[in-house]
Amino acid sequence: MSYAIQFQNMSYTVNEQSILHNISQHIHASAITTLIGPSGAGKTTLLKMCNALLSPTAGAIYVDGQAIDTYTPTALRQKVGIVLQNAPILRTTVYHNLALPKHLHKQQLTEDEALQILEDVGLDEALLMRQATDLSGGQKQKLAIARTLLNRSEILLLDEITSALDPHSVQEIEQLIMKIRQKGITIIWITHNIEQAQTMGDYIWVMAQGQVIASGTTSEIINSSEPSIQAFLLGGKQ
Ligand SMILES: Nc1ncnc2c1ncn2[C@@H]1O[C@H](COP(=O)(O)OP(=O)(O)OP(=O)(O)O)[C@@H](O)[C@H]1O
Repeated sequence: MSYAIQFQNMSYTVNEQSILHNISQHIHASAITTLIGPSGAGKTTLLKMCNALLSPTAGAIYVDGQAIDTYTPTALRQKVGIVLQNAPILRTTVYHNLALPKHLHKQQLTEDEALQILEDVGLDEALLMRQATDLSGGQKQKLAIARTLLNRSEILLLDEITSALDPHSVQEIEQLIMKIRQKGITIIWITHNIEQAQTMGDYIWVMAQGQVIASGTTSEIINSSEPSIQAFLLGGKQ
């Protein structure tokens, strides 16, 4: 069993306030791990640790067995992609939004590559030269995922990417994420939707007050008899 990310006694403190506390856990490679827990539990902070948008104040993180602080920022951001709830979309064409990451590395995105990635994420090729800001919410999220996939990331971090979408778009994004998982990409997914965690995730971490209070396979967590976990699962159903 290989681990994509390992946290070793990892803590994060800001102004003497403990945001993450002594986390020692691992993320299984080529699987979906969902992070659930009440608002303020530390889920987004933990996700940001995984691509060094934030750094631990104690302990260590290993990505693919290598200490995270030994990667160059470019190498790490290539290996670990992130998609946020309202992913930033540039006020330009879909093509230019897709081309941006390569452009930053002084490389060109060919039209064929752009059309292929649109097909991969289920966006119509006719959208290529459309203004990206005119796309629907679901299309914008697919565009953000496509932009990250162009980096050939091995690990994908998803922060509530479906919470602002209509049910049909949610379903489309869920199918897309399953397709990406089948390619062997490791996915860490924050969701407030317990049913989504249950149907989509291989593993679940339950977070509360800066700690991972339970982790295991989805069925282990869903069937847990631990009262605090059951209380959260029942209260968190949407
Ligand atoms: N830079 C910071 N300074 C002070 N407090 C912070 C900082 N960053 C995060 N926090 C606090 O840390 C806690 C965890 O925040 P975080 O956004 O990680 O939670 P979350 O579980 O993702 O919540 P939500 O589900 O609402 O998005 C919150 O109480 C937040 O206010």
